[in-house]
Amino acid sequence: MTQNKLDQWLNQRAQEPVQRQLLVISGEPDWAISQAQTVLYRLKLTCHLWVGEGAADNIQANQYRQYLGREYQALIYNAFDGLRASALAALSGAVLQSGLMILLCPDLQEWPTYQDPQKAQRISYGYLSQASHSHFVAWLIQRINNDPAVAFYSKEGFNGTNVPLLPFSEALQHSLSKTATQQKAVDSILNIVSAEKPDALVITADRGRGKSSALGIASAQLLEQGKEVLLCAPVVSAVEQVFAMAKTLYPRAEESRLTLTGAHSSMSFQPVDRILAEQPVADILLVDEAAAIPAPLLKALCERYSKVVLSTTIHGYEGSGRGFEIRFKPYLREKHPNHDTLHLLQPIRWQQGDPLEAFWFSCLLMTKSRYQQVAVPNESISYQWFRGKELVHSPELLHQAFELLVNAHYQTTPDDLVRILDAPDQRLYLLTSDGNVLAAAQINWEGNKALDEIATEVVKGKRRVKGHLLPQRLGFIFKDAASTKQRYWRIVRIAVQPELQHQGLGGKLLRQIEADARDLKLDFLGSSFAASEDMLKFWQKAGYQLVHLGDKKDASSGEVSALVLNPLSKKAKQIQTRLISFSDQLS
Ligand SMILES: CC(=O)SCCNC(=O)CCNC(=O)[C@H](O)C(C)(C)COP(=O)(O)OP(=O)(O)OC[C@H]1O[C@@H](n2cnc3c(N)ncnc32)[C@H](O)[C@@H]1OP(=O)(O)O
Repeated sequence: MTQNKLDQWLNQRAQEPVQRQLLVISGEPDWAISQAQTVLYRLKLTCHLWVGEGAADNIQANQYRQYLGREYQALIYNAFDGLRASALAALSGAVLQSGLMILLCPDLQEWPTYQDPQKAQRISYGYLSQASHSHFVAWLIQRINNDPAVAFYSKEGFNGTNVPLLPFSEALQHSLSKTATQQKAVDSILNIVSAEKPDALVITADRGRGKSSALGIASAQLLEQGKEVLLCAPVVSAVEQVFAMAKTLYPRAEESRLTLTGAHSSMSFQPVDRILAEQPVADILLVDEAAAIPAPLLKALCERYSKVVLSTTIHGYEGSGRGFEIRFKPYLREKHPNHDTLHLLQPIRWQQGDPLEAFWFSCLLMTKSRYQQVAVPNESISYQWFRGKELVHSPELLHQAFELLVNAHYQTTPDDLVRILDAPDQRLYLLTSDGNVLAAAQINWEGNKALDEIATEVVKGKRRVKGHLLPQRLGFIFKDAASTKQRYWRIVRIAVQPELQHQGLGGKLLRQIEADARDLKLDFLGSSFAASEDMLKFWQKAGYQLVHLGDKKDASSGEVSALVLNPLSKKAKQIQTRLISFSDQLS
């Protein structure tokens, strides 16, 4: 019977290609691998990428960045080798229209406690306990069970899909064809260069909307016209696709590392700090992933270049990226009142409402939450903290909190969602009002017995244990083994809804956290972050003292890292005084 249903489903898919879909194959590893091979064979999906064990030319999940921008009829992800959320999200975008993503996993009952090799490694670091139950896996299973478009296959049965999938239209087959808005983006970029006046364009888009390709297509045409294109982004990997597209369309260009040179033109990548220091001449500056660059640096870039395109990825279908809007838009309105804004909505390689994209966007909380902007009277605010197991049962709060962290801290990735849900030493603190998350802070417990035993080696830089940043950095910087042996809470991230900032909510949340930390008799509260003047003021006002400033500027933030501490015990106060006097001697 099961076999019949699977056969039927395979025959249907083989006869009439439909939208992209997730197929979950759950059971013993060898059985799941062999079933996936049968599906590939029956559907003639020869162009596929296999992640984890199961094929001769397989890749490992942590290599996923190398495969971005490539296209496959099928992606097979073997979760028996471990789950990497960022790889799942990114690689699902490599599946072509009408293709399949196949997820191989243990029996659903056993999956949350299944010890894959990555989990075993984290247990050996002391970072996870033996009996670790993955709340992220529990969350993923909930989604698999509740999404009618997911096909599920185990020895007990096969369930195709409970929703009709749209046949895939021929018109969408050309991955290099442009959508109307993408064409508009290309035209607008070219217009900016040919215009006489200074001009700016803001492009926002979700993943898979062809934003990077639009920048690449425009760059190729500008190279053809003999123009100088300057490209920057917070990280080099963000512009690989821009280069790849420009090179495809303008193959006559000579390529050396991060520079394409035409007959009388060039397109080159430079980090933000270098552009600001050297101010290379260019006809246009393209800033990709602009939301990840701090507003003061973006302003400095816009001051120096009169023709600028700021493009940024937003997570979710609409509406997010508000942090960027709120921080930067007022400046842009003043400086470039005629600037244009374009939002690329239509996916390039698949149809709007694609079931595979919808599944991962929803599972990894990359959609817009139901947060409603509220004017907050003080008395209606409540304060709660959660561990992973509670968050799985409070999906709306988790969604809002994660959305807030993603918007405020651009580098927040789907892997952070897994950390929030699974790391046993994390807490998520929230200020809420009427079911709306106003502020969130991610806390990590740091310093434990294992670290006490190796403190002298940590101080010498010979040992490091994952997950204990503060005690190890302090011990190493100040050659102070006692500081490595204390118990800390590190505030990994804190964020307040953009429209509610500067109303005391961030300070309020820190005070609540401090009260709990005192109850638990911890020694220190602390944090490490990019040291802008504003940010230091915020921490100092909350009672934290700057104990160390890094000496290397981060290329994207343009700031050095700061380490702040708030001593809670008598012993901690003495240690902090010692660290600060040592710091004074050094400076
Ligand atoms: C480890 C980390 O996560 S560091 C990164 C922190 N997070 C972010 O950068 C995300 C974006 N920013 C935010 O979410 C918020 O602005 C936070 C979390 C930094 C601060 O929360 P807020 O609620 O805005 O701060 P709050 O109103 O409690 O400010 C308290 C004091 O800090 C200082 N302060 C806070 N923000 C600023 C600022 N941008 N400039 C100068 N001073 C500031 C002020 O002294 C303020 O007191 P005042 O209002 O009496 O002048």
